[in-house]
Amino acid sequence: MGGEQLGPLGKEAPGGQAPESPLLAVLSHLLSFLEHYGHLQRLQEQAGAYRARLRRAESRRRQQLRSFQRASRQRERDALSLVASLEGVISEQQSTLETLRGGMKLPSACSLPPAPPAGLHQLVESISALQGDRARLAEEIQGLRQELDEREKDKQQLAGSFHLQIQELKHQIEEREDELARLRTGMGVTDSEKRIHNLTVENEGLKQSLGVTQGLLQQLAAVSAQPSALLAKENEDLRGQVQRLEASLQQKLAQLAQLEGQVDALQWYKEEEARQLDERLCALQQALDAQLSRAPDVQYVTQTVEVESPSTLRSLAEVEERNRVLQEQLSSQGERCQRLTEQLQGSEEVAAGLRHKISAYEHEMAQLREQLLREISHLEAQKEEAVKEASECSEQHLDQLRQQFAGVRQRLAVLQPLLRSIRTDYGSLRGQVRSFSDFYEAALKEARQQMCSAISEVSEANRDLREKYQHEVLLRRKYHDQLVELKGNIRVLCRLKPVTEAEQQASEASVAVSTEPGSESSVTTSYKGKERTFELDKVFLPQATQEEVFLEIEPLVLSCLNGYNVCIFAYGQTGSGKTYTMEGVPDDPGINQRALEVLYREMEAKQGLCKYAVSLSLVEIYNEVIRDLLGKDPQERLDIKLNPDGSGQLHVPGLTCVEVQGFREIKKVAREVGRVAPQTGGIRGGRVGGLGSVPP
Ligand SMILES: Nc1ncnc2c1ncn2[C@@H]1O[C@H](COP(=O)(O)OP(=O)(O)OP(=O)(O)O)[C@@H](O)[C@H]1O
Repeated sequence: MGGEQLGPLGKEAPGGQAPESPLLAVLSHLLSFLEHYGHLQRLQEQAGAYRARLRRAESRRRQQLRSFQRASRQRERDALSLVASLEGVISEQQSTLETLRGGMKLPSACSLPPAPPAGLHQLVESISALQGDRARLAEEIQGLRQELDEREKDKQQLAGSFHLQIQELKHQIEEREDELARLRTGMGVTDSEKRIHNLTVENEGLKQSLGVTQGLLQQLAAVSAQPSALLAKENEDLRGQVQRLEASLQQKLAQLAQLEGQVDALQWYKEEEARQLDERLCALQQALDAQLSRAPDVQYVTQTVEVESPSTLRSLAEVEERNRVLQEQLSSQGERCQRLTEQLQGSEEVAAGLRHKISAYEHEMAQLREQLLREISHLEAQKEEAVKEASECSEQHLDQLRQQFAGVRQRLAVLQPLLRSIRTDYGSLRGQVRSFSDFYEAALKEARQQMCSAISEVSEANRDLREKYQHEVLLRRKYHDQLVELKGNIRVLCRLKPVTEAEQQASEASVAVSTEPGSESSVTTSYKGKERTFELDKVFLPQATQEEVFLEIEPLVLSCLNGYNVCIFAYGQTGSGKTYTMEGVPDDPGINQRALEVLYREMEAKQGLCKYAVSLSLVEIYNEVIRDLLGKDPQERLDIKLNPDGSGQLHVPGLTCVEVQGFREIKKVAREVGRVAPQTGGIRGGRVGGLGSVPP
């Protein structure tokens, strides 16, 4: 493809346009992918709607087939009931004829078949009409099957078009993959590789969408194949039923034809019998008329015979007897004729009822036929609608695929300038990478040199700082010594306890201690009217806080870390506030707690410079007796002696001394001892320190 100006399909690409930026190209690819995705979602929705429509059409078709089956079963039942009613009528006629035959004493040779009713021909005609309806139904079913076949063909055509579109998409994807492969082989591992990666991801997305489309197509094929198989099976069942019905109808028709022949023969015999009966009746009537016409002669003869001969009288009696028998026969024949007439009227009524039934059946059949026609027209309308929708759907899909194709072509046209810009970028980047290694090595060398010089400068500055610090430490120690010398090794501070409300309300209460305003170091006592003024290092007024008291002695506490021995203790009468000042209360701690807190804070701050060890001893001095509160036997009495090291310091032989690691451990030990405020205590820092309170 190189520097060609031809697009992917051989058409001229927009070579005159400026190359689009890679970011815009990637964005356009992303947008096109989103379009593809939306299109696929729409396709899936359409497929879902199409499946639902197919299911609805299938259920409607099943309902129609079930109604067809019901109607055909009803017709079969009607035909069977008609045949049964015909057989009943025929049997009735047969019994009637038998009765007639018995009454007339016909010879056995003259036995007649059962006589059919008068509307038999109409029944046969209606059955033949039923047969014609069945034939029409079979034709309709055939037509429906043809429609189904046509629809299946349409579906197959649609599936074929889908396959073609998928093949086209595959072809496009393969082309793009080839192009990507060419891009990969022509470029190295730079930002352009990322773009290629994006294009690959897009191609993967297109492949996935293709897979989804194929799955959709397979689902459509499965959905379309399933109902057609079911319909074919139901059609086969219906065909079998129709064939069975036709066979039974043929049998019934044959039976009817046979019955018709029998009815014709019976009719002929009946007419013949009626004719013979009429002839006999006429002959008997004539004989009777002849006898009646000869009566005067007989009377005359009788009268004459009465006169002339008894033999004549006997013959006359015989004749009269014969005449009476003939008259009885005549009356019985008349009665029989009457009964026959009544039976004939009954048969006509039955025939009228049957005719009525047949007309009702015909009416019902006409309704069924109309219903069938309506259903067929409805089915045709549905079929046309479905075909129209399918064609519209396929056209829309075709349009969308065309649009996609156009989009892909446009993107391919856009990709050409993008590829050229990527190539130029790649060339420039390659040059930059080649020059970068030299530049990097030079910069690294320079940075190393700068770092070495900076480190040497810093170490030099550090050395100066250390020297200055040592100098400062020495100065501080010197100044502290001077301060201690100036202030004195022993400092006496006085804290005035505030007067409580109860003490104020007491009648004998009076102010025993007072201070002079403006003076922080003098206090005046008044006892029995005699006043004495004392000069001290510092006097704390009653409103002085714990913090103010501690701030005054904080430098002394911290001097312990510089190697000085420090001892702080409180002195005063009972209830004067020694414990309050030294230990304090939980919300407002005293000197002990604050001193330990400040000492540990300072030790942590100097952790890198100095190493400190803190040990703890707890001693009670009460009534001139010294007890070791950390010892195994607290009741053991200890002594205070001079230290044998020659330093002139005092020490308590056998006193327990434990090393503690922190402020919490000190608190814990104090809690175990069971003394919240030890009467006497010692904290040993770098040298020796002590904090405590001593009653007078
Ligand atoms: N500066 C102060 N401000 C407020 N209350 C104080 C002050 N000093 C002492 N008290 C209160 O006075 C009471 C007695 O104080 P404390 O127990 O410290 O006296 P003490 O000298 O230790 O007595 P003892 O020698 O009998 O042990 C306590 O209730 C304490 O809270």
